[in-house]
Amino acid sequence: MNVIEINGLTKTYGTSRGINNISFNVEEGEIFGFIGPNGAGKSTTIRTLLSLIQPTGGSAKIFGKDCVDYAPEIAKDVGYLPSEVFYYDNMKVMDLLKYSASFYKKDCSGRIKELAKKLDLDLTKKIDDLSLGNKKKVGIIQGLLHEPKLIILDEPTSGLDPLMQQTFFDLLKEENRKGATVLFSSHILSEVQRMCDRVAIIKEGEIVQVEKISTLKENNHKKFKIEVKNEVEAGYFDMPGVNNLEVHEHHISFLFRGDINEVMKKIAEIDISNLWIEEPDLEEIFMHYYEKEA
Ligand SMILES: Nc1ncnc2c1ncn2[C@@H]1O[C@H](COP(=O)(O)OP(=O)(O)OP(=O)(O)O)[C@@H](O)[C@H]1O
Repeated sequence: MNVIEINGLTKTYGTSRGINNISFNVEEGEIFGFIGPNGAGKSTTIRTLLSLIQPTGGSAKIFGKDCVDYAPEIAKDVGYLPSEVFYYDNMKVMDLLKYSASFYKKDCSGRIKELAKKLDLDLTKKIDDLSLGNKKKVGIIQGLLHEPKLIILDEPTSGLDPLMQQTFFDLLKEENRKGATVLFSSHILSEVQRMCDRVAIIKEGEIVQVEKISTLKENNHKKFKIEVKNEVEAGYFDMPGVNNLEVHEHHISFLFRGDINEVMKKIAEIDISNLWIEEPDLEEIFMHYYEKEA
């Protein structure tokens, strides 16, 4: 079952582009990455899904219901962490969270304490006295306190130190194991690679690819590093499918896509002392993709 269905969604801001004809689905139980550089349209898509802004074209459904027509009903089961959080500084953290919980007609006090403990957040402090990272934690608890079926996170890790990012990821994975679906927007590829099952890549307001992380890695280049006993001429590995060829004395490296036997035959004809064949990380795939499409 699809928890999110986006169909030709378009949002223009006057004459300026927001998103153009976006379509993708997020299945129940997935951790789905939404990745692209700054200004690509991630926040616009998310804000349209949440009916914080109205689409100028197309439509989207959450839990099978139209996002515009059923916005209040959908909101009960969605947890949202915006990319930037703003609060009334004078409030105490606990009071703010109790206020947020009051929208959901269920007792969330135990859950608030449990999340605060996990994230190491002092509920008795005033918002004003919190660091940026601690304010972010308040936002995380706000997003999760009602145990939503769908968690939507817009650049969630900014402001969190690496240790806290790990705690946060563990928390998300736990929610996911309990059944929550997660839409995770980011421009940081390594965290999407670590967290997500599938990913939609957005560029200049349009989706350029929707793919499983594993397929994205498999179908792309392999990274070859070869140490040769005797120097080979620079063009030896210059063949179809080879990119980024670098030859430095006894060390050769390149990216390859195609029939791996062809490379292995070339390697078998020379005297090597070592060989590494590696999966490129998502960062390398992504850079290549963007260069290719540019
Ligand atoms: N309120 C607005 N008025 C006019 N243009 C806007 C507005 N909000 C966003 N845009 C434009 O829409 C495009 C997409 O922006 P959006 O914020 O959705 O991107 P993003 O991928 O979330 O990037 P970032 O990570 O920088 O927020 C950009 O070109 C941006 O300038």
